[in-house]
Amino acid sequence: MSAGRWSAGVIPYAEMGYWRPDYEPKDSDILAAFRITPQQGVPPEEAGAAVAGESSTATWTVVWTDRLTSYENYQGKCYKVEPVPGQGDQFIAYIAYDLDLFEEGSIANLTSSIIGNVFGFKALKALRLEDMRIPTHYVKTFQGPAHGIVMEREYLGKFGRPLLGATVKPKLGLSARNYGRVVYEALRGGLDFTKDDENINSQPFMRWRDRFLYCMEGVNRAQAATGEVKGHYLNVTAATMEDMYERAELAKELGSVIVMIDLTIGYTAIQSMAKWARRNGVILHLHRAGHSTYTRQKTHGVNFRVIAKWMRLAGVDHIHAGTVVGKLEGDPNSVRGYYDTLRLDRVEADPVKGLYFDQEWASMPGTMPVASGGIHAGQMHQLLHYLGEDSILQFGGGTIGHPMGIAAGAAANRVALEAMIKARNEGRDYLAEGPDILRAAAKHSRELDVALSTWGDITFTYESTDTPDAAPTPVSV
Ligand SMILES: O=C(COP(=O)(O)O)[C@H](O)[C@H](O)COP(=O)(O)O
Ligand SMILES: [Mg+2]
Repeated sequence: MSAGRWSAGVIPYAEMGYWRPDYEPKDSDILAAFRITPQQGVPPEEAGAAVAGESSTATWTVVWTDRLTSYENYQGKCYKVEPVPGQGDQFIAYIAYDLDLFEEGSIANLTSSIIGNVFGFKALKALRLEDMRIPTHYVKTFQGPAHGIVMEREYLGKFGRPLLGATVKPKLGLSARNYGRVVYEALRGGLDFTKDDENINSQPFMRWRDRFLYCMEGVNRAQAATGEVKGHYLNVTAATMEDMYERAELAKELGSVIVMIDLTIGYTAIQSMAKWARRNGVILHLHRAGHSTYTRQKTHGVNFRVIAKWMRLAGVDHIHAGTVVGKLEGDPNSVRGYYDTLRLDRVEADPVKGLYFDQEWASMPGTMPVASGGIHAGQMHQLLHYLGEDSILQFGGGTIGHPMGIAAGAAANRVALEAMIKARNEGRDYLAEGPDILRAAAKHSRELDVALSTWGDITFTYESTDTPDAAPTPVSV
């Protein structure tokens, strides 16, 4: 037992005031739920207090300068620690932070506290940020999506169905002209969007300017052929902000409705691009390249639902958020939680979906979730059921790998989608009847028929790594 709060030396964080079981969070507090795995012998309350301390005002020893501040206001407060059922060494620590600790409208500032030094803390074996409650006081200091779901649909003139897209494949190596051909074929065949892959920037085999020119030629020709608005996500990701602005300016000049960035550019660059996108009337697509390095493991890192929240605040119009049925990680309950976080104005806490807090968005526009990665036309009923209408379904291999060609791959996806929307609008149980609905539509579409016989049986049935604690037994899809 120490001699008191102001004795020199090392005092447990809990005694320094970072463990406050009596504390009632204020409406304006930022709240965080951390999954903590303390080292042997460290009591969970002390571990929670240490996280609160290290992510707010504390250091490892008493500093007299604390007394020159209203430290009680600035201290992070761990107000609850709960054991994770069935996981002896894991606890959820709830921490409240006063709004004054954070700079308005800055994801960089927010994250330097919340996921700063604290993740390297020796007293913890592992630490994971599971969720955050961003108070409306703080939400209102961010721009939010440059346009949002409603405005995007109005710009594009496309309503009542998910949008369809495809990533150009192979990821790397095509020349600009061949690349532009893929864009044209996929768009004229029935897709709304094509996209650059995350790692296409400006390589020796295809410099960015050439790619932009040939892609926009493809977009313009497809618009003329179909009478629909079409887009290609031109990836403007580059080494510097100046390069990104230069690329985005050319995309706009060429008439592109959309540009793309990767999560790897960093939070500040993302916020800058979101401001550029709103100023210039260009939709902003975000690929979450790299996120799985820190979002996938259940005990350490940052849950993707938190990244989704930060990206809505930061101001992207689109974000990759999982497919449930595709080739990449995505538990159905968790994915539903991400989609709610991105689209709804009010999201209620729901342990089954992994949502720890109610979240009010105060009319901030929604971000369109993008489902991409190993999906095909034969899964259309599941995609519509799990992901809903305000989503973008992207079939890269599932368009470009079609045996009859790229335009046929696109047509198969469009026919499958239209058939499923029609069935839904007629009130049919399209999830249960999905395979029949697709087979019936394929009678009138050779493209869909061939797609179903090529990929109809392809599934990626693996157990998810990241599932909410309260979810019922994970379903295999
Ligand atoms: O290249 C692809 C998909 O290609 P394909 O459609 O051929 O599988 C995307 O980079 C992934 O979807 C990213 O994953 P996520 O969307 O989960 O972030
Ligand atoms: Mg990719």
